[in-house]
Amino acid sequence: MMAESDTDNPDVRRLSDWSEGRLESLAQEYGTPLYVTDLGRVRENYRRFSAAFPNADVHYAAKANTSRAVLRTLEAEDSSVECASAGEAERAVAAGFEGERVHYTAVNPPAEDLDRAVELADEHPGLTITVGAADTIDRLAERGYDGRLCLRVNPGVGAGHHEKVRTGADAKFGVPYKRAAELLESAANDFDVVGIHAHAGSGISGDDLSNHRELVSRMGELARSLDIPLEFVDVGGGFGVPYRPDESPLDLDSVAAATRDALGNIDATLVVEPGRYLVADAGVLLTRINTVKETPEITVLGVDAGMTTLARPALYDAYHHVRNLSSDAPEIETTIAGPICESSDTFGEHTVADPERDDLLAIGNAGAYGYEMASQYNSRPRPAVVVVDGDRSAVAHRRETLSDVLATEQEVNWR
Ligand SMILES: Cc1ncc(COP(=O)(O)O)c(C=O)c1O
Ligand SMILES: N[C@@H](CCCC[NH3+])C(=O)O
Repeated sequence: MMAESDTDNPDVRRLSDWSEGRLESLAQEYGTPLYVTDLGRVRENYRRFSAAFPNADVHYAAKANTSRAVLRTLEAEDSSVECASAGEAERAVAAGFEGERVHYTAVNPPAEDLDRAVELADEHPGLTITVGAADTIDRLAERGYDGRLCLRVNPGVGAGHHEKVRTGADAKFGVPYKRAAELLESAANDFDVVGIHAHAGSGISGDDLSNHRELVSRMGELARSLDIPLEFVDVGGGFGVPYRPDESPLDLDSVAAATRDALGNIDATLVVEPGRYLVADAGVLLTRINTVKETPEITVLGVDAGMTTLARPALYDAYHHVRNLSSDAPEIETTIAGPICESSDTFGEHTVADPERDDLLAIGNAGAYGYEMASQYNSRPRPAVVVVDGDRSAVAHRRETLSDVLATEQEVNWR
């Protein structure tokens, strides 16, 4: 392990905390581009997080990373799981989560998705369905569902690292705060109403906590105003992690204390839904340089990963730290670009140690919303994912081939 300034801070794992030799040999063995997920780090993150929220239930937001190995790791830690689709809920039960620990929270669920969620609730007693619209309540009743129901509320305050991930004040998500009490009380006639839910957005930093506090306080107020007893009040996830080397990790204890203070006294269990916090720094993306091009403006590094491998920089201008594992020579200014025919296919500008063709680069904090958001655009097969735990390593997702890309294509025989 290499040293870095705050390498002894357990709240953060920097790119330089990964063993270079280990990453080199994984790239040799499995090829690139390659996602590496350290299950031991997922475990550490979960333990630290749940210790900071001792009386709360932690529901892992599976959308951040649905690899079965990750889900199994968190299941074994006693986490519950928040699932954005029936597919995620299927993955959760396949990984061993019992119904009581599965929360289905799909937004505007398509008919087949809702059908499957209702079946899953039947097959796995205790599963909770969260709805964010009166229509979804009606659609559940039409399907004969009368089980555990949670209402997603639009708290009117959002937070997060980019406008595209601030859900809390976006009308798409949840029922308007002012309509929530009335809807809950009428739903209680036909369903087992167990909770209320809200989520501010994703990637909330220490400077951005006031909206999270406001959301929590509104949810506390709503819970106290209801005549129906609630099992839980879910205040969502969104806990950010440092992506830049000079950023500090969240002070979880003060976030937890602020959350409890803002919630006030309620006769229900607090639920928190971290996704990114548990998995982001447990993952790196390995990619090889195939082109080093000097231009009058800057040195361009062409690599074998692109926006189809890791979409966050193209989608949100997100920064991911990059390190050349093949060189310790002095650093130069570069721009790193993938193989996709789009100007947005870039990982941005980075200082990289004397880059040469075939050097191996590691891209940090790739464990959350990395492989999950990969695509096959430009007919590029998705990369492989390898999980490590101590000395062990195994393929969690094999590398796709062109046959996988073509697998759904049908001949259209029009003349
Ligand atoms: C309902 C819900 N809960 C939890 C999360 C987890 O967010 P994060 O990965 O930022 O913790 C999300 C995603 O933003 C979400 O939509
Ligand atoms: N995909 C986003 C997070 C959105 C979370 C889902 N509501 C990101 O990579 O930052």
